[in-house]
Amino acid sequence: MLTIAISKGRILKDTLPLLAEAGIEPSEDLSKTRKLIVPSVCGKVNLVIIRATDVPTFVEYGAADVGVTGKDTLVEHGSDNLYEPLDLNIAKCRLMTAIVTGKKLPTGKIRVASKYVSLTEQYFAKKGQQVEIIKLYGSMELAPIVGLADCIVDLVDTGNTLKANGMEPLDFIMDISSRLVINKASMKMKYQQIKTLIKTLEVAVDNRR
Ligand SMILES: Nc1ncnc2c1ncn2[C@@H]1O[C@H](COP(=O)(O)OP(=O)(O)OP(=O)(O)O)[C@@H](O)[C@H]1O
Ligand SMILES: O=P(O)(O)OC[C@H]1O[C@H](OP(=O)(O)OP(=O)(O)O)[C@H](O)[C@@H]1O
Repeated sequence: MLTIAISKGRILKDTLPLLAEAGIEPSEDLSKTRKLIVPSVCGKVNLVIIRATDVPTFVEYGAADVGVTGKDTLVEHGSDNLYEPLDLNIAKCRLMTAIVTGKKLPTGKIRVASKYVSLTEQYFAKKGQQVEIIKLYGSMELAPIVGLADCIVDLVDTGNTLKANGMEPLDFIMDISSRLVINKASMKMKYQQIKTLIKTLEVAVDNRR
């Protein structure tokens, strides 16, 4: 039996068609069920549906053999203990700094709001910019508007959320997409099943390019 951990929300929606091409289909409608572990129709896989930020933890500790989550979450969490064999090319966006439209960053130490504390720290340290980081769990765009921060570090796709809140992107930090991650012990113990899954997903991803 293989256990696959997938983030709720947009990643789940984009991952299901890829898994279907590998013959893995949930036995229940994941948008309706309250179950957190759902077996696949083929009976060889269990799907565990969790928060994006919990996926690296589940896979690292072997609670799931395989996981799907965003590169943002992996870099923020630290992914040295995981294999990351495949870019699934889904849930694509950019990690950026953003500011109130037309405003400039003040000189000296700045306040930055983000849920990506570690990424934010690393990014500004490289630039030699002193920062005070305000950890938030969502709706980062609010922070500069209400004077909580000078700028934010957040994901940008269409830019509509920034625009709707009177903000604009400033600097690009990194491209983001969702990745397949594998527990290192599972890779050894369930080599054949995992290798087949990676190969099939590789083809499915290539066919969509
Ligand atoms: N606007 C977007 N466009 C494309 N991909 C995105 C976008 N926003 C987020 N993502 C990707 O999807 C992942 C999950 O985002 P989602 O908004 O579904 O969950 P979340 O609410 O941020 O996660 P959590 O529940 O852990 O707080 C992100 O980590 C990122 O990799
Ligand atoms: O550039 P856009 O296309 O507008 O997308 C960017 C938005 O998408 C994400 O939020 P999400 O919708 O996941 O909500 P969240 O704030 O709950 O994470 C991200 O945090 C931005 O707010």
